[in-house]
Amino acid sequence: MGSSLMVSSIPYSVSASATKSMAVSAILRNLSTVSYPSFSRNARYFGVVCLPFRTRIALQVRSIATPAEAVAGFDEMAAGTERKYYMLGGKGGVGKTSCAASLAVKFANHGFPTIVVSTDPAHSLSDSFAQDLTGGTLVPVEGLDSPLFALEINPEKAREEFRSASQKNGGSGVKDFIDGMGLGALADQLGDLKLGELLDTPPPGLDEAIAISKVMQFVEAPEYSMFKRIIFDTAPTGHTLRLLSLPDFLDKSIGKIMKLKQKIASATSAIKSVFGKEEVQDSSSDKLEQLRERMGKVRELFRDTDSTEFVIVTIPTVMAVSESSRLRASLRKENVPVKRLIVNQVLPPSASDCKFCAMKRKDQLRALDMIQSDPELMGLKLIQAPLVDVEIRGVPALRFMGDIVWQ
Ligand SMILES: Nc1ncnc2c1ncn2[C@@H]1O[C@H](COP(=O)(O)OP(=O)(O)OP(=O)(O)O)[C@@H](O)[C@H]1O
Repeated sequence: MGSSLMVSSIPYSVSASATKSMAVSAILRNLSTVSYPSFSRNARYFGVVCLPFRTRIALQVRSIATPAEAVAGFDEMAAGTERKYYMLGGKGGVGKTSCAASLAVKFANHGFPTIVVSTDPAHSLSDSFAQDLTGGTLVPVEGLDSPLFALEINPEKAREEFRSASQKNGGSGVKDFIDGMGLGALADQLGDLKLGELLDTPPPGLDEAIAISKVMQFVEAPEYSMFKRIIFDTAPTGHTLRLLSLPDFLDKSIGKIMKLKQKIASATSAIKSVFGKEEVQDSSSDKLEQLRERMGKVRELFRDTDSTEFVIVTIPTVMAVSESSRLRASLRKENVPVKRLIVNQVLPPSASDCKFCAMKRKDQLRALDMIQSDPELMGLKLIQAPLVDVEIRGVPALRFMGDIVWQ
């Protein structure tokens, strides 16, 4: 049974001070029946914030109830059986992975076969699920009844392979590498044009190209059609923006390559002998068209309001909120749909005399106010998630977090 069911039985109108202890003890009574082994032990403490974990959760549930009621919540995300994509992004360290993983667990628990993909070069999905998910292939997440698979794309390794391939073998090595990424048609074109020889250092955006090629596999491959919810735990903001603009970039590049190819048509036989290929021109032109189409699909996917949503994750600090505002502006420019803003690690009001907590909370409230008046962020559905006093790690903890965040 999920904790959200129980906490929702507490009246939201409980006033801040007088009835606080009543409300809290009522919530604690309810929460005490939840069996999350790592959370239901004795009250735990977070540094100088001397509030028991459950008390702080309970207070936060009350404080987030009003905005959550005003917005379409998890029900909307879980509506329909057609495939939906969720990308979670934001500044480094704000809790993107925790939120993405908790959403994946929640979807899986609601019966949706789900994949969670990390496109962050510094992966933390394995840490979050407390399971080794490395290797660059789909790995089943343990501890769930419904299928949940995770995939950590390893762009660092791929970049190294790219570099050594291009150094060792010239254009053909690069071609093989790109071929292995599922970008065969582009590889043909690069091979034909010997552009690979020019690329002795990896081009900017290669990480994102690898991520994109995986997206393309999901979009097209029949073996992935059973997966109805695909969640991307994206890299911090800068990478994400490059990822989003890459399909456009490649589309333009392919256009240029095609034009160039027509110009060098007379040299085709020489290129054929270099690569040992027959009918390079005809088949590769078809393939190039296919690739162009796929890129178009990826571009549309990112902008499709029916199937895709980018969720911005932030924390209540001025710096993080400012970055989130810029991210939202960039996403708007790219026409990527954004509806929700998660403000993670929010401190509840402190019931103790802790000066540090009071100052920190005041600071956070200032940042929360900033969101309300920020033209880019004010229209988004605001979800506040509490700072908890244990690390969010493993499926039970992620389920717990998911029940708080994704209501
Ligand atoms: N609400 C929370 N309460 C307490 N700890 C949290 C909370 N959210 C996240 N954390 C912790 O903060 C750390 C960073 O979280 P996470 O890895 O999810 O962030 P991230 O944005 O994905 O980071 P990165 O940009 O480095 O990938 C983790 O140790 C996680 O357990």
